[in-house]
Parts: sequence; C-alpha cells; structure tokens
Amino acid sequence: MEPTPLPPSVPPTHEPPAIPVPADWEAALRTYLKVPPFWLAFPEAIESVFLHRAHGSRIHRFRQSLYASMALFAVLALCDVLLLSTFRVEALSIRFGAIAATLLAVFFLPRAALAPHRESFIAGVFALLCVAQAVISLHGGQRALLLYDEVLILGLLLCNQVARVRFRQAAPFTLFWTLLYIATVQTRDSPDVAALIFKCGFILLVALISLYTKRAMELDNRNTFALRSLNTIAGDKLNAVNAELSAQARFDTLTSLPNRRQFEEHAERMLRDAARNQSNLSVLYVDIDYFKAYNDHYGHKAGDDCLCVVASVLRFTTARALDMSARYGGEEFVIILPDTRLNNAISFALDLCQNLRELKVPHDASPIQRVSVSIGVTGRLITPDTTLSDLLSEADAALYKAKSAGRDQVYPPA
Ligand SMILES: Nc1nc2c(ncn2[C@@H]2O[C@H](COP(=O)(O)OP(=O)(O)OP(=O)(O)O)[C@@H](O)[C@H]2O)c(=O)[nH]1
Repeated sequence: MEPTPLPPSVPPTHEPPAIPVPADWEAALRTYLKVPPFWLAFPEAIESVFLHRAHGSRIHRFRQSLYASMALFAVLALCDVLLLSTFRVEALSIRFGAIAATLLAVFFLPRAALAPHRESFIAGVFALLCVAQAVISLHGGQRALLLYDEVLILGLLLCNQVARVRFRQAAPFTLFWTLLYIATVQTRDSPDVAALIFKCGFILLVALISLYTKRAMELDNRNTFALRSLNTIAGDKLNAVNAELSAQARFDTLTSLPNRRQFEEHAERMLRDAARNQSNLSVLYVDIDYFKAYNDHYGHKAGDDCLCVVASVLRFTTARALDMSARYGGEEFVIILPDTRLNNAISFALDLCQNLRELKVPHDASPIQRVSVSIGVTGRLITPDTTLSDLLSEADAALYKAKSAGRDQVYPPA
C-alpha cells in the first residue's frame, strides 16, 4: 500500500485567523483606497472585521504595544537628558507605572466583551485621568504642575500610540485634553503671557504630532487590510474560474455527465486496479437508436433534450461509487463497471434498457415509436496486458451486432 502523505505542517502564528471576505466588499474597498474619509472608517460591516483583525490576537496586539511603549520610554528619557540634562526619578517612575498599566489594559481588556467600544473605553479612561490630573494640579504646588506636563504628554502618546485607539476616538480625546491643559495652566499660572504661549504651544505641537502619526499609522494599517482583502477576493474569483474551467474540461456541458477525457482517466485507473487485484471488469457501449431520424423529425433542440433524458437514465442506473457512465461523443455513451462479471454487466444493461423503456419517450420516426438504445457489452478477468482500447473495441463490435440484430437490444444477449 502506498504511504499516506503527511499534511503540510502549519507554522505557529500569532496572527488572527483569516476571515472570509465577501465579494460585495470589493467596490467599497476600492472607493476607500481612492479617497479614504478624513475620520478613517470603512462601511460598518467591513469596519467590524477590520477591528477584529486589528485587535484579533491578544499576543499580537500586546507585542506591538510593547514595542511602541519601549520606543516611547526611550524618547522621553532622551528628551530628559537633552532638554533637562538629567533623569528625573519621579518622572521615570510615573512613566514606567503608566506604561505598565496601559500594557496590562491592552493585554487583559477582553476583546469580545468590549468590541467595538473597547477604544472608546480606553480613551474615556485616559480622559478621566486627565481631569483628575487637572484637579490635582490646580490644588497642588509647583511640583504638581510640573508632573501635569509630564503626565499630559505621556497620556497623549500612550492613548494614541500604545493603546492604539482609533483616530476617530483619538482626535476628540486629544483636543479635549489639550484644551483642558490650556484652561488649567491659564487659571493657575502667573500671567506671564510669553511663558503661557510657549507651554501651550509646546503641548499643542505634541498633540498635533501625536495625532498626525496616529492617522498615518492607521491609514497604513487600513490600506494594508483593504489591499489584502481585495487580494483575497481576486484569489477567490480566480479559484472559482479555475474550478469552472476544470469542470468544463472534465464534464460534458450538455448532459453534465463525465466527458471522454475523464472517463478514460478513470477507466485506466480501474483497469490498473483490476489487473493488480486480478478481478473482473466490464465495459458497455450505449448508442441511441435512429437518433438522426429523431433530430430530423423533432429538431436539434429536441435532440439535445433527448440526449439529456438518456444521460439521466444512465446516471440513475449507474449507482455504485466506482462505476462511471460518460458521454463518449455524439449520441454515444460508455459505461465502466469495475469488479463486475460479464453476466452481471448484461443484467445491468437490460435494466438500463428497461428504465428507459418505462419513460416512454416518444420517437415517431422509430419503428417502435419510442426512444431506445442499443448496448454492446464486454467483460472479463483483467490481466496486465488488457488495454482500455481492447475493451472499447470489443464493446463497439458487440454494439454493432446489437444494431444489426434490430436495435433496442443488448449484445451479447442474456
Ligand atoms: N441534437 C443533437 N444531435 C447530435 C448531437 N451529437 C450528435 N448528434 C446527431 O446524432 C446523429 C447520429 O446519427 P447516426 O450516427 O447516423 O446514428 P442513428 O441515426 O442513431 O442511427 P443508428 O445509430 O444506426 O440507430 C447525427 O445526426 C448527429 O447530428 C448533439 O449533441 N445534439
């Protein structure tokens, strides 16, 4: 026995499983790729799949957020050294704590329970923290105000970049936080206009940069998603066309029976098996009687219908899994019956004639006034020397005898 091939091994992946892409998305995705809306959103059905993919795997999501937070931590530390020429232990511990809390939220916030409001939830929590920080800074000393700047910048970047809140939630959140900062600073700081403008301008700049990078990253993610989905749709279409072409190459388009090519492939396989197992195999040649006259009398279209009726009788009668009936050409059909002795094949052919007889398909141009078939049968023990063309020739010769004997016959007779 031939060894069963092992299935190809699938490498482990943290990517979320592929989601089927409906073909009717195509127009919407193309429109999106041409002119993405400012707020970056797909139509609703696509958006929910995009979110599922974007937040699909917890590990994948966490890993990306971890990289973003490490980069953020390094940049802030560098700013400390370059701008303040020192590491502020207090600021470092706040950053570390805030980043850890955000990463834990990214990892543990259940996807299914909160989607699609998960990001609004994160943005809302950050906004609440920002209000709390504003209150503390209004009632605290100079130190509280210094930390306010730190927490503000950190919060903006964490919310927009690390927790990967969508642009449409990130934009109002950022605006809210920036305006709150300006209001707080104006309320409590000394009326030094230049210092105020510098502080507010700096925070505004951070907010704009954070939003701009947020939008650019999200646009890139969405474009990649749209292109991949379009690729999937194109692939599915190609597969469907290929399946259709391969069906056309293997089946007769009029009767839907296997065609000559498929029959010959199957028959060769059955012949090899029969030779190996030293078993019997039978082949039948079936031909509609007076079919030219039928066409002439009823027309070509009615002739086609008649071929379909005969084909369905063949299909219905050929019931076993490895038996196959096929349209061999014109009004000729062939049948292969593996593991079948000649006398059983003759009984099968008689049943087939009987099944057609019971349908009583009218044929005014035939002496018996109904559609009938003649069948030539051959069958024997198969040896390695037996060829398909030998069997077909024998069945064809038997068919010739059935025709000569008056049609509506099986030859050799039972
Ligand atoms: N309608 C239709 N006719 C077909 C098709 N293929 C072959 N034919 C016709 O089948 C007829 C076969 O005619 P013949 O070979 O003379 O056989 P017959 O008239 O059945 O005579 P016997 O076989 O001797 O009984 C021809 O007229 C072909 O045009 C087809 O796909 N559709």
